[in-house]
Amino acid sequence: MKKRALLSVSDKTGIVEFARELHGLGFELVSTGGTKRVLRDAGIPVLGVSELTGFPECLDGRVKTLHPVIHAGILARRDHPEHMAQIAKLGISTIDMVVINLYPFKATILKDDVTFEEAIENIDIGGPTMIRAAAKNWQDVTVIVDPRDYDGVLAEMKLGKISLETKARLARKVFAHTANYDAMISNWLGRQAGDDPLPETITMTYEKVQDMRYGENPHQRGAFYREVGKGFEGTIAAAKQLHGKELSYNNINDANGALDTLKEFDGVCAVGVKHANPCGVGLGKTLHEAYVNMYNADPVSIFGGIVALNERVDAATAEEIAKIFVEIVIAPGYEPEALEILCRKKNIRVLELPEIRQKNKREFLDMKKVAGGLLVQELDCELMNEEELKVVTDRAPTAEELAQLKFAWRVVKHTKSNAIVLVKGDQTVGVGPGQTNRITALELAIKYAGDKAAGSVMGSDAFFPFDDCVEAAHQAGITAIIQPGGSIRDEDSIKKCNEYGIAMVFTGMRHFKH
Ligand SMILES: NC(=O)c1ncn([C@@H]2O[C@H](COP(=O)(O)O)[C@@H](O)[C@H]2O)c1NC=O
Repeated sequence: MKKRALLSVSDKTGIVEFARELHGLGFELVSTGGTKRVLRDAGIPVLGVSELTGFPECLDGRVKTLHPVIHAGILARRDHPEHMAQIAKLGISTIDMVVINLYPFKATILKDDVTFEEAIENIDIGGPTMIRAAAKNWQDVTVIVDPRDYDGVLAEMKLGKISLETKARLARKVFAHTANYDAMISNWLGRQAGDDPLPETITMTYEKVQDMRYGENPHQRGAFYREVGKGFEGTIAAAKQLHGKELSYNNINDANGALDTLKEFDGVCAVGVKHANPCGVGLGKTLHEAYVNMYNADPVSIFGGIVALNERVDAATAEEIAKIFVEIVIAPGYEPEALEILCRKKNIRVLELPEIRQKNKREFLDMKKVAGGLLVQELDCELMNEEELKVVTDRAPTAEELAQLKFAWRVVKHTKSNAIVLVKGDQTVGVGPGQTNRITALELAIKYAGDKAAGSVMGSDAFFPFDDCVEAAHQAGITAIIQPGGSIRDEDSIKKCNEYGIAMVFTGMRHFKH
């Protein structure tokens, strides 16, 4: 008896060539409306599904293949005499190969002008039903959902038969594919309806952008995945690499941190990051000025770091960057001369991200894998509530101090806790990240700042449990402090500030980051 293949594809790439080969190998071909037309136009003999089922496609294509003749033909177990007897009695022939790809739901929802109705119509029903059936009966039915598998399958057929390993692999691919497809649908519908972003169960779908040479360390494997079906403009996932070696796992993590910090600033800004912490942030009237301020903030740490800039890079800035080794430069664009200067350096990775100023969306969520589970929270998209900003000391900060305090606050938010950031003028002068106590974070920041500590202002990501930080600040010549407040010993710190004439403001908002 002739083998039978059912072909029903939305993405018609390669289908004519594949069908022609199947026909040549003696297969009888059966197809749904559009696929059948394409094959017939190419002169390939093909039977319509309706001719097999004796039932017309109806409801605008909502029902085409949903028929027992199709599903029994796929699902009958060839090693079960009863199954075979039953389908024979019903006049149903077996289907030995199913070649399907689904309605393009992802491409549809990514369209700017997509309507709800259009998205719903692009939810495939018949396709997943058939491929799941075929994958369940994988030993008897070969199922192909990806045009990239056509050649491999043909090659095996020409050698005699499709191996069980291949059939099993293709079947597993089906269940990954339908799980992805359904996750995409449920996430999109949930977002349209404004469902709780922290639901009872989380089903996410990410697609691989690239394998990494390794993960955080050379003995760990790593890869980068991108969210599916969501806009990711302005994120590291949308960056275009213009020059340099492949991005590493740590590059992506660090660049992500640099972008997060950069997005806090509306003015011209340069951010330097090392090990996911800002090591320097500079502001300026020009990008060159901002870069130089960032560089001078900590000329030691920026070596081998990540530089994120929120303006198109000019030649003068590129010359400055090229003086040292940095792993990555990421910016909205580059003047041709600037790009040429940077590209002269073999080891620098140059990334372009036109929407670099686009703010992060809360719905991106922040996730952290812990052994055996997943911590999920909204992204920290708040900075502070300006109305709640409270001067708690006798002396209020001057306008200049206040501007610098807000600058420090923007940076300390993106520094690992416990974090202290010192700012003077248009640059950070000392960043004390990731300490297990606050006083050491401050001591570290003061050490980094050196002579520049005197006359600087301080941001702290969380409250002061004791007044020791105020004492140390005074010793270093720090003139003003911004912190959330909320300690039971706030009064001690306030008292000490008043004693030393330090101005202190409370934001009422904490920014732990771990
Ligand atoms: N409703 C059905 O019975 C049905 N059967 C197959 N499809 C899909 O129809 C598409 C192919 O359609 P056409 O051959 O008409 O271009 C494929 O993506 C296939 O997955 C169906 N469509 C959607 O549910």
